[in-house]
Amino acid sequence: MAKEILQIKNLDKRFIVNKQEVPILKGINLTVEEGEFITIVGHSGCGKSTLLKIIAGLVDYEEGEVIRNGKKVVQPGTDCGMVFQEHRLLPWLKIRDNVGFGIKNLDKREREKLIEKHIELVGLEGFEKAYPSQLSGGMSQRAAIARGLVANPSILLLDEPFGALDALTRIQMQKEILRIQKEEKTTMIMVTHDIDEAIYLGRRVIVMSARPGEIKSILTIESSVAKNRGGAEFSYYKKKILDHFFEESEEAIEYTI
Ligand SMILES: Nc1ncnc2c1ncn2[C@@H]1O[C@H](COP(=O)(O)OP(=O)(O)OP(=O)(O)O)[C@@H](O)[C@H]1O
Repeated sequence: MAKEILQIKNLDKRFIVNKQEVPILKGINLTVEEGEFITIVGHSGCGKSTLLKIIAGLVDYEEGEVIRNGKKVVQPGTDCGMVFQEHRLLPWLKIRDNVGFGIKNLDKREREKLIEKHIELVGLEGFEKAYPSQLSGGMSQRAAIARGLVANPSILLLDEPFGALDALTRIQMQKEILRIQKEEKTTMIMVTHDIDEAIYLGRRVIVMSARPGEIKSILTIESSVAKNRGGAEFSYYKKKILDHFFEESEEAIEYTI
């Protein structure tokens, strides 16, 4: 059995808004094995980003336990990288310096080797000296992925990383992230609003309920099913996820796939 890289046990998260406690996440239990690709879908505001931030150690939590690489998460660490919907590259730094931003403490030669390796990994060779404003949206996200992976984290968290890209670039980036994951063997956990993307990438898809976010269902997707976006089995999982979403609506919603 593969190593358990992440364990979330009975996690509850509340935020204080206008002096009132608002429950955001409730009773989250999840175990992730090394090398898995997990996708998370759910209604807007159900706490998906908050869950990723808790895993990253960027946000604390009230109850339960989050264990990453055998240690209770209390702060961010180099074993966990993160990529956001906006690339968050520093506009005054060249791409190579943006990619290497998190490994400044390394010896210069080692740092340069890692930067070069990761620029190559995401297919940005030739753009090392470009500034973020000179890159397209897809290229900027490639740079953000390289930055997220440069310290060789065992987990990469991706918060809607392709949400701002056009449909074609998005599909291309989905293929790329699968290739990168295969090459690097990094455990990846991605939040997405795109159900096709969730099924295509995630070998397990976590479906969350509306706020307070609870895990409603976990679907295991065979890679043969995921590859065939036009296939009947792909549509079956898509319908299953949509049914989970809409069973919470008061009004019946009709849809076709
Ligand atoms: N720092 C904060 N203080 C107070 N409330 C917050 C804070 N961060 C998030 N929230 C609230 O927590 C809830 C969940 O936010 P979160 O961003 O995790 O949702 P989400 O599922 O990722 O949403 P979306 O899909 O729209 O991006 C929202 O109601 C949001 O307003």
